[in-house]
Amino acid sequence: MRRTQVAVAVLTRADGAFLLASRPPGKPYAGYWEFPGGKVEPGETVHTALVRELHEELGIEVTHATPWITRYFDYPHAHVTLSFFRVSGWHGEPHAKEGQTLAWQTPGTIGVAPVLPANHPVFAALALPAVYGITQAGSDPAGFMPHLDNALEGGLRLIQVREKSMPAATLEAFARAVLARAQAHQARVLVNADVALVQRIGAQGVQLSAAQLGELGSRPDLPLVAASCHNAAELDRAEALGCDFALLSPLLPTPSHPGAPALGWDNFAALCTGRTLPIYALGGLGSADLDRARRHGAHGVALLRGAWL
Ligand SMILES: Nc1nc2c([nH]c(=O)n2[C@H]2C[C@H](O)[C@@H](COP(=O)(O)OP(=O)(O)OP(=O)(O)O)O2)c(=O)[nH]1
Ligand SMILES: [Mg+2]
Repeated sequence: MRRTQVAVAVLTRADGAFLLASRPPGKPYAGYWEFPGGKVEPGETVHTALVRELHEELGIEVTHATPWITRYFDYPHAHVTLSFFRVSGWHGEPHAKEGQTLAWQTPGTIGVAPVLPANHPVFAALALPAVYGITQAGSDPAGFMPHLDNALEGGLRLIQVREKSMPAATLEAFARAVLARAQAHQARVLVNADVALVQRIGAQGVQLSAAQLGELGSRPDLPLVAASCHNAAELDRAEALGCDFALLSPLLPTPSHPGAPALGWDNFAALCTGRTLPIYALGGLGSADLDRARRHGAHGVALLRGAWL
């Protein structure tokens, strides 16, 4: 089947707002809202097409674009492969050069309708923050709380409770305490591996282990389901199960998993290419590595020690 390759831009301002445009009259789905972009022409790379389309449609010169997710969608008029980029640097003020209407949107609250049907999951992905903090309370849950409060004050909005050595009763009390503090900041909490615990305490989601990915027949019925992956087969499984995002690790050698072979940047980038899932890079990273991770196809970075400084 012939697929139409499309370069799509999530043009994002420093305040987090991103740009949508309404499709001009005369095109399929005229009046529907979309991200700026368009079809890749013969001889172009997807990135070259992106730069050209944003010049033609918005009159801007792209200076910083990083590859993000890919979506595959079958319309009556075309089977499209949508390669999304995040564009965070450009020269010029975006203006409608092709009769479109432009509207800046805040992640989490889309104020225009209707949007192109292929794009619905994209808005949920955009509402996932850049940093995912994984708890490191160890044997001192009370001592961890000030670090959690600091991180929430500093803007952390996505947390995984992962405490492999905590006794069950302590873990449940700890997870409830993390959730209460997180909710005061509109932050979302996932719990490692334990779907029943997530449901008992009313957390937002579960972080499935790679082993669980292989065992589960269907997606657990929770708002957020994430997967811990280490290779292409596990990412395939996470996509097939309908997960919302994945962790891919270990990117670099890390003290928490001594001796585990690290993927390295090139393998990491290759594994991210063409994925529908947003992927957080995990292993040996700090928050300063966010841009580098994004240049290699990551949605964001997952941090253990680095989230709680
Ligand atoms: N630009 C864009 N296209 C999208 C999005 N979502 C989505 O399903 N598509 C589909 C709609 C179209 O079938 C295809 C893009 O084709 P297009 O008609 O906009 O292409 P173009 O800008 O090169 O326009 P043209 O020169 O062919 O008139 O991708 C999106 O968010 N942005
Ligand atoms: Mg277009």
